[in-house]
Amino acid sequence: PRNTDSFDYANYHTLSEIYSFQDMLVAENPNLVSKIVIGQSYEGRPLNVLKFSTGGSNRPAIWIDTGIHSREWVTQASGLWFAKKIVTDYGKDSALTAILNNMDIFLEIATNPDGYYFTHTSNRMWRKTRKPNPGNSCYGVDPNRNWDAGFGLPGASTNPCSETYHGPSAHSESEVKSIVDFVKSHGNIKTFISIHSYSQMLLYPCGYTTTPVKDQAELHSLAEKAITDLASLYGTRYRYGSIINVIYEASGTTVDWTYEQGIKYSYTFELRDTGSYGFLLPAKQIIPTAEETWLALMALMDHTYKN
Ligand SMILES: O=C(NO)N[C@@H](Cc1ccccc1)C(=O)O
Ligand SMILES: [Zn+2]
Repeated sequence: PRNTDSFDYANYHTLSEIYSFQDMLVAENPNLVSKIVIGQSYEGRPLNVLKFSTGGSNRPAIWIDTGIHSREWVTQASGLWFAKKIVTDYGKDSALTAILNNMDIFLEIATNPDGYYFTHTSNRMWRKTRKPNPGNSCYGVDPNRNWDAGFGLPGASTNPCSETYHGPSAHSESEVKSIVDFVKSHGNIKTFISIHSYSQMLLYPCGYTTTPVKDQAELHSLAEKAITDLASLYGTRYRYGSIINVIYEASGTTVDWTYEQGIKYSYTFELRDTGSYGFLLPAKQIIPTAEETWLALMALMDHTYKN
């Protein structure tokens, strides 16, 4: 595609197409979008983050990541659509314009590029990173079990061959450590949203304990508002609540770590569907999924901006 207007948002794309989209979007919107490389993957690919900013310095910020689990293709596809939506709506939609006049948005679309490349070339169902495990024939660590929050507790596996292997130590994966370092160096992130598929859920901490977080009441009511807005478009129904209550026990997860860093509005989405297609969601559902999810994201971002 010659530009981000002719880009085909209704189809799944290769890693190189995602990278070229990012560069096109920056080139087309130099006063709004820039690209930050926060590190590199195990296999040496750049970890690209799109920064949407209208000025200031180190403004309060919102982080969104997609594709940390490489097989969850509708999430990276939605991330591409979100990126275009932001540049399209700025200056037109009053809520988004107010948010961007006061806050920055960071969007990491290919958060596990090695895994994503592998799903295109070798194994469509690959989930983890692609780092070899010494002394073991099985590759990869689950990047949603590698964070230093309840690391190694029940809800992750010690077996390198497991899909939920937590890795040799917290933050052992460069794809995770790069985000950790970015969050710590930025120091002003107010909202952290990590997007997965599938199950149709909006989840908040914690995953490794049933003890409610101190902000549980606010996170719960905001989640309810977000999924209500989401359902208003196509009637898609989401469940919501804490990770351990709604889905299952999981330790070392992204949003447990971000919440414990003091980022109050820490959420994980599980996008469409509920199992009919699962990770193999048909491409024609990409845009409807992205559109409805955007309504929930706007609810979360608007609340952040106003609080
Ligand atoms: O991978 C998937 N689907 O995305 N399931 C998630 C469920 C989840 C999400 C967020 C926090 C903890 C657990 C997983 O990592 O097991
Ligand atoms: Zn996932």
